[in-house]
Amino acid sequence: MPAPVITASALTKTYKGFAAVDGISFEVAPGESFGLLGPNGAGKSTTMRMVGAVSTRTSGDLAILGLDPDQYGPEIRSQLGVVPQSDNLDMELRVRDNLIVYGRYFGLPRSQVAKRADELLEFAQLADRAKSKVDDLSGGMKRRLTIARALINDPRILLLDEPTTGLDPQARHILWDRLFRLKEQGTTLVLTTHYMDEAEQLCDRLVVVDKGRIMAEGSPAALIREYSSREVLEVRFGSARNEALGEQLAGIGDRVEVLPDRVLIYSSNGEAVLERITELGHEPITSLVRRSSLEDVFLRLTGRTLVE
Ligand SMILES: Nc1ncnc2c1ncn2[C@@H]1O[C@H](COP(=O)(O)OP(=O)(O)OP(=O)(O)O)[C@@H](O)[C@H]1O
Repeated sequence: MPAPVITASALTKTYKGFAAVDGISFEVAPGESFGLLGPNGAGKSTTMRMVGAVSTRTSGDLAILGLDPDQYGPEIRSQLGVVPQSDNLDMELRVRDNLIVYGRYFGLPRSQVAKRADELLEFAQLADRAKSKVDDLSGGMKRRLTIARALINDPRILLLDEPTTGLDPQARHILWDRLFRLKEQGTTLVLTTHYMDEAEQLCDRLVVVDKGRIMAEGSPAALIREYSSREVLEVRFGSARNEALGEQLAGIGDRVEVLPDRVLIYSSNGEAVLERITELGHEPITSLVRRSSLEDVFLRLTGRTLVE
């Protein structure tokens, strides 16, 4: 087994006595795509800032590329690429110049930076926008430029905090495709997200975090197997009836979850459960059978949905 590139052990960060990150432990292997999945306020960004060696921990142990960030911050930061939650591109500069200036900041020689900037513009599908003003780019393009910029120093680990928040579906898919490519090239990715589809698509392994703690860990498929049934039937009986009917249906399937707007029934066969409900004389307004997802894992572990 190659040595992990990140090791966190009982990692904690408190703000005036409030534990934003509350004793979490995890390891990331080289080349792995590792995720922190959790709702807003779970402590994901706080964890990322500690891993990025820009925020100190309150207690616990942390090693990035074998180094303690408390002692080796600059050495660690020079080997990381960081994509923060909101783009912090230089609006005054044109697209290509954003990469050039950043590369120079890392101390790369001028000719090398120019070559690398052009490669990265190709990679980010922004070559034809090299001379555009950053302000004129769409949200998805800005994100891709931020990722390109984070790659200028050829980092050993790329940290991405909520990489597709605020983007439309098409822009998200373009961005995921770029991240897949990085994954295929062996870049270690560490990302936070509150989107279960993003975690399922991109992460080899992830931790589910809530209120500063790790609730579960595994590959998306293994987590779904462990914490959910194969299928979910989603039915809506109307907001006034969901709760009462949810209670009546409690014994049906493997498990029933009542949400304000719908009832979820977990089983190995959603269609069969739907037939049974109809036989019992309950006609839902809408019904949908789908495979279990990480959203269901989160609901099972916390009693809440990921995006509220
Ligand atoms: N500098 C700070 N001072 C006080 N409290 C903070 C500070 N930074 C974060 N917190 C609190 O710590 C908790 C975790 O915040 P964090 O930003 O890490 O969550 P998150 O999972 O990344 O969510 P989001 O996606 O909304 O950023 C929140 O309750 C937040 O209010």
